Amino acid sequence: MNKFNTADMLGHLGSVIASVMFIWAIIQQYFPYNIRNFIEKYSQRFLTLFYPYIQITFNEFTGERFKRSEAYSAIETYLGKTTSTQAKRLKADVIKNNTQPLSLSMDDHEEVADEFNGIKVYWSSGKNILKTQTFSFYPNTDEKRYYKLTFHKRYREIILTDYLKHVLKEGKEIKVKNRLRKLYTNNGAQWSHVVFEHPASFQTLAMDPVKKQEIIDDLTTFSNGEEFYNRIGRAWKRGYLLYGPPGTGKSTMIAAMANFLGYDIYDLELTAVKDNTELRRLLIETSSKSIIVIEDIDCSMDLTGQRKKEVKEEEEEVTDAAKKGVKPQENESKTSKVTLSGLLNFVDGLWSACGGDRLIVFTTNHVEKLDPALIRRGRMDKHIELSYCGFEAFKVLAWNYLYLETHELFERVRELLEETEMTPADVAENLMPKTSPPDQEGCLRGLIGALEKTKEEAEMKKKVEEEEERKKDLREVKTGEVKGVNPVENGSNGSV
Ligand SMILES: Nc1ncnc2c1ncn2[C@@H]1O[C@H](COP(=O)(O)OP(=O)(O)OP(=O)(O)O)[C@@H](O)[C@H]1O
Ligand SMILES: [Mg+2]
Repeated sequence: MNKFNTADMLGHLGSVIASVMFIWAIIQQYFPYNIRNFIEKYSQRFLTLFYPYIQITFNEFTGERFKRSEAYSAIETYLGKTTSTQAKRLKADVIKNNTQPLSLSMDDHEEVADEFNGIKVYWSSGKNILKTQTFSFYPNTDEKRYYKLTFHKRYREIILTDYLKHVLKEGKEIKVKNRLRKLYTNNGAQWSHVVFEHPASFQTLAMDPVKKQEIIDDLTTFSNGEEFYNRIGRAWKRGYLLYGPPGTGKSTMIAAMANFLGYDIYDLELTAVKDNTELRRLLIETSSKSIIVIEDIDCSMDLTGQRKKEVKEEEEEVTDAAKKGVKPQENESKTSKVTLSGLLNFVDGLWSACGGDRLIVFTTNHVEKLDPALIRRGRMDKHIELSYCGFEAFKVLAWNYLYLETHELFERVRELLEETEMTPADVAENLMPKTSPPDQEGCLRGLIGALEKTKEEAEMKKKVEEEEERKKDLREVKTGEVKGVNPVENGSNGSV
């Protein structure tokens, strides 16, 4: 994109305007009103013949005095990249972001060019200084900044629709990516937040690369899917269920998802929510472009078959206690009264679609304990199993921790990982360098030792379990004989 040079054009325009103004002065002096009006109207039309460009101004403040125009700030962000390569005078501001430390924008009276589908357009920045100087706590608002877009009138249609839509959309997206993201947690019915600065990324996440790419593609499709979701008449949200043993990277994956999409995280502590109404209120308060997380959903009361039983037992205990005359407060259940149906409403109730895209992520160590209604497709659209460390996942960790792409000991690690189960968290712990620079071989040998030990322990455990099983069978057969039951009829071969 070339820098736009308007000097020549302005020179010609200047002389045309000067001549017109001179003639206009004579007309005003000597011609009656009707004729003046007629000449004014047609001279304007005549002038536009010489000036084939259209200009649109986007003011920084429109309507409400202290509210910055959304379009202005989206344009500012959109032009950031072009500005940094084209403009000679820039304004910089610090943004606390891992990926980009500074936000750059055009200084006043700068000009840059942009291209859209082969059409060239020109953006300039400027400011109007108000003449009336009154005392104000906001002195900056006396300077009214604006961006001006100039383009040829033959492109009017496409610029006014497609190009402006593209600028605003892209600007908003970059803004979301660059903003300081937040991690919210609920204290009862109130959200409080801290700055979210987890360094996890999909690049550093150890898992099968094919599965990882599938998740990245799914997230990308979701986050770009506003029009699609509108067209098919579905709320713009998606549910993820992450399940697997402790230390396999479920929480790490949520952080990587948030960093990848540039979303905020709402970490919902379900047991601190009093009831369904409170839960609904919390959801309504979440902003768009966010991930709502409920960790260890199986540990949240009243959601699984198991838990329901416990609650029933608790209720029975309370009734017993009442019979015995014990005060109710002493036995009062401290658990949350959020119910499964409350949670289902939370996930796919009508109001969960209010205002923009949201990801809902549940994590659990025991997927089999969850109520099928909670995790059926449509509610939890994607079920992702995070499991024990495979060789591909190990390779990611070896690179993260030891900068190792390959090594002669890798083959032994591969064999052991196929024969034994170790979580990525444990593999990572064994690969953690103890010296600087890291003793790569030493760390690998350490890991191999740990894997061999785990394998041995697993084999021992299996043997003990088999022995127990055998003893149990033996006991059952003996009891059967004592009771006079025919062992053959009882399913045993009777050889003992
Ligand atoms: N797949 C992985 N890739 C990279 N690091 C991992 C992975 N899994 C675990 N880790 C490391 O192990 C630590 C624990 O992982 P994480 O908290 O994500 O596990 P989790 O599955 O959420 O466990 P839990 O079920 O106990 O909550 C993390 O700090 C991370 O460094
Ligand atoms: Mg976790």
